[in-house]
Amino acid sequence: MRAHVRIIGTGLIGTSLGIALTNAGYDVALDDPSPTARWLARDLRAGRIDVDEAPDVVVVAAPPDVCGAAVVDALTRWPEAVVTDVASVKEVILREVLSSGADASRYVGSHPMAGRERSGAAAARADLFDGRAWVIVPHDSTDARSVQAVRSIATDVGAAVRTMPAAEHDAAVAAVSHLPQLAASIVAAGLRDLPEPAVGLAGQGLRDVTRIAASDPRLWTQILYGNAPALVHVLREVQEHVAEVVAALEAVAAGRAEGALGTLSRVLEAGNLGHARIPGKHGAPPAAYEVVSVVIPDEPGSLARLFADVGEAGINLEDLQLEHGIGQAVGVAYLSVVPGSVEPLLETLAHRGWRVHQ
Ligand SMILES: NC(=O)C1=CN([C@@H]2O[C@H](COP(=O)(O)OP(=O)(O)OC[C@H]3O[C@@H](n4cnc5c(N)ncnc54)[C@H](O)[C@@H]3O)[C@@H](O)[C@H]2O)C=CC1
Ligand SMILES: O=C(O)C(=O)Cc1ccc(O)cc1
Repeated sequence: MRAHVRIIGTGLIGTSLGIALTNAGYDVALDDPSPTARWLARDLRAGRIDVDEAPDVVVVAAPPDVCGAAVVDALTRWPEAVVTDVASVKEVILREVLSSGADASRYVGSHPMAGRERSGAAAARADLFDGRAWVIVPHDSTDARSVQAVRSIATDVGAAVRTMPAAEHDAAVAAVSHLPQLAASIVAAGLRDLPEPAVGLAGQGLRDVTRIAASDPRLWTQILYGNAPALVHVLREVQEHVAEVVAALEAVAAGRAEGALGTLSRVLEAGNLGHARIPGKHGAPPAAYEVVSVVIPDEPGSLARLFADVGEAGINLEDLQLEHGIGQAVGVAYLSVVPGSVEPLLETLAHRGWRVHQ
């Protein structure tokens, strides 16, 4: 029989988890101080509300600054239950739990590396965790049963489990999640006062780099606050790189170009190397897909026709991006496929009248 899981905090992550666990056959109870959040999560089929039975596992999916207190409360209220939280920072919460005097052997921190730039139950997705990493963060007194219970939840919603200590987790997410959020926010902030004609030139590059700038500032303020030491470390490195680029460009602007091109090229090439290390789904090695661009007329049914033609050619689409400038009569679809499919795809689409480019 599947475990009875109580989810405390039914926003984006709690509701997504509730839906995924319900679909996997778990009995899910939902709790949130906000009645609207509870009701919405229930209506989205994330679980039952107003449940009093003792859970086997409690998942705290509340904002980071209240997670520690909510974990301690759950450990005390349900003396048999395993308790985890999904907060984006782990050391501050672990410290709070250990210093509370509650039975910390039943606590194991965790962190699904999956989310969205929107908050709240309305943004929940049943497949949010599918193929994503889910970090489990045991500590010295965590018992094996607790680790196993959280591991089952993560794998049953399709995530790939990684295990690491809290400090290692916080250092890693500073680099792969918190710095990217700050970078996106800082780049997007620069657009606020840009004249309209300049903003109007924005293309896919800017969209790619700033997607997560739309994230919830209240949540992210807490995340950055909770991971200050690790973030300072990665930001100091960024500061050094930025200073190096500024110095090179200042030299060019002052007519002293020698050495500057080398510096710029080194920074950009280092970016290529780092980008190539980003893993694909299920932690697979970076996928070496190739991109075919297809011009799409701005008329009803164009995309459906394109998908039908790709499907008829028996080609699997690995990824898809659309670019569509406002007021333009055409857009471009970027189709990612494995290298072996590029030629047949180009041939099929050209044969069916599409304007294609590699
Ligand atoms: N948003 C994201 O992309 C990701 C977020 N996380 C973590 O998941 C947790 C939840 O984040 P989201 O679902 O995005 O936030 P959210 O804002 O969508 O939902 C948070 C929910 O917690 C409730 N809440 C507030 N105070 C509470 C308390 N004292 N006890 C119980 N519930 C309380 C709120 O009413 C709200 O429904 C955070 O700790 C965050 O760090 C982890 C991975 C990704
Ligand atoms: O939107 C994305 O691409 C994310 O990666 C979201 C995310 C946000 C916060 C986390 O702690 C983990 C993942």
